[in-house]
Amino acid sequence: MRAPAHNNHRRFPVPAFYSESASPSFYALTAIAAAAGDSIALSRDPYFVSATKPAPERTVALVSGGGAGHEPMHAGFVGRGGLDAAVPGEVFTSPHSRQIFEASRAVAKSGGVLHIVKNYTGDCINFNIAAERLAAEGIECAQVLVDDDLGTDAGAVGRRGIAGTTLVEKVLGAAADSGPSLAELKELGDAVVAATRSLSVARRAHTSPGADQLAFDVNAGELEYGVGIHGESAKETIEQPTLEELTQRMVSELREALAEKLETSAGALLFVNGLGGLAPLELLHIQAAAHEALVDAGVNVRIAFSGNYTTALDMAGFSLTLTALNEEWVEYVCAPHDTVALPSPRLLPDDFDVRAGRKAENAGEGNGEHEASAGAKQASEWLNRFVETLAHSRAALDEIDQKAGDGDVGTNLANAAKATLAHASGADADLASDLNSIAEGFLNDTGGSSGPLFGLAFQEIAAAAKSGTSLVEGVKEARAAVTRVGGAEPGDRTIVDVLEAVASSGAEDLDAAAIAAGIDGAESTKDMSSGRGRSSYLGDRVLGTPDPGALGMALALALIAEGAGANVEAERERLAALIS
Ligand SMILES: Nc1ncnc2c1ncn2[C@@H]1O[C@H](COP(=O)(O)OP(=O)(O)OP(=O)(O)O)[C@@H](O)[C@H]1O
Repeated sequence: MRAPAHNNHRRFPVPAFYSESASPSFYALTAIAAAAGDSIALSRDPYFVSATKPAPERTVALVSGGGAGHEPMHAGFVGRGGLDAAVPGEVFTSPHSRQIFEASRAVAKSGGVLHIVKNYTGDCINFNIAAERLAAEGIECAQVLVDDDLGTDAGAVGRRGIAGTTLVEKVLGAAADSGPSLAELKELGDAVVAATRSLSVARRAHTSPGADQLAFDVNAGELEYGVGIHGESAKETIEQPTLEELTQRMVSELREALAEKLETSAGALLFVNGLGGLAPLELLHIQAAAHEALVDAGVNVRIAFSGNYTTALDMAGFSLTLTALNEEWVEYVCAPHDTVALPSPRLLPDDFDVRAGRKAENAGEGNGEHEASAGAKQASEWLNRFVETLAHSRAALDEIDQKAGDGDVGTNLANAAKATLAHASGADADLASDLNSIAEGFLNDTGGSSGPLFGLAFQEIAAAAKSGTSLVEGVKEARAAVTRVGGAEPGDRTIVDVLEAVASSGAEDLDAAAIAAGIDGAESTKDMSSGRGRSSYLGDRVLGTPDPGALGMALALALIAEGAGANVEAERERLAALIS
């Protein structure tokens, strides 16, 4: 029995942006028709979309359809180089046979109609009835049944049709444009299906239009393995492995299922399909990891792409589709098309190196954290303490920034501090050299706003340390430099409030009194609404929370004061209470 969810996703009301006065399925069809301009037409009774400018050589019409909730499939795949018509049902419900029949009859060509059907009982029934009605009218009709889902290999009703359908429709769409017969297209479609397998996982179920809870529970840290694109959960629940372990397992099962085909293939196609709830960045990571797993297993990956094509509403999951290619299919997969949403994959160059991204990380060619750890040099005790203290404050500053900004100030400062180690001048470096290293790390290796602005400030303080003038003079220069570049004035809820407080404190050196003034400056920002940075978009919501950048600057100045020999223990304690 499934364990009760402890992440309680289902208890929360589900926010949704569906119109309550329109069918989710048909309203979406209008939007797809609008996006296609005049290349597809929308029919209302019954509902379907059809291509208005099919290739003149096409002699067989391609018709597909199925329940809504999988957008952009199938309506987004209608147009030249794709389907002739798409017939949507309601959410996760097959279209009715009259829709399929009328759509097919409307687009039928001299060579007949080819139905592309995902293997689900309702879809099969309705497409089969429509085919009989077409035959009765003398319209020749054949069917390609897509059953690529390895997650249902052992079921009595056969494998389900999932993301592989996108690929089958892309290949048949390109092939049909040059005029092959119905029998030839069916043979091609069946061959692509036989050489294609997919496997899906999800870490969160979808929410249906109008529902107030997720469709099923997935405990935090677990994955549904072999999940479908409808409401049902998978047969297996697994502990979430690393991305590399997960893709290796999935790739190995897909390879095993296609072992014979792969042996004689012209390489493989990898397609990562988002189920609707993953970030594009996440899908790209999955694609890179699966591609690596395939290359590691000796598979010649000729085409690799990812995107949301066969979705399951907003399910947080993905499927991997593997196809054992032949040369003819490569051309079809990469052929141009005029549809709103079919993929446009490209052939990989022979020398493509899928590990290039990892190499950059390991060789220190990337940015931020990786670079610093790769190129770190020996540093003084004080510089190491500086880096560690900012690393230690990372989570607390991020949390404060979550309330009053974009949640990453702690991470940005910790990464910037770590980057200074690549510029360290050795274990015996004096404070002036260390401050210089810090300035370089923050200025040269850190993007965003806080990194360079902090760097600018440290550069001025380093110059003061080097010339032997008071560090408070350096802080005054820092305040001027930060305002010059960033435009913030005191009262804008930024690091300027700290620098100004120290600069105008009357302290002659960076001592306990100066640091206390700086902390006052940081604390005073809790009564300010923001004039600069990401928090400026939050209006009065930030009131009551101090500016995390200002707290970070107060902390950095306290560390510098310590490095210069001041006793600021009490001030550090006060800061620790504020940054907690
Ligand atoms: N114009 C500015 N002048 C002085 N300090 C600033 C300015 N803008 C932002 N800051 C300081 O930097 C901190 C972080 O700001 P913000 O969150 O905008 O940048 P970030 O997260 O470092 O980078 P990004 O610009 O990518 O978001 C703020 O808390 C504030 O103290």
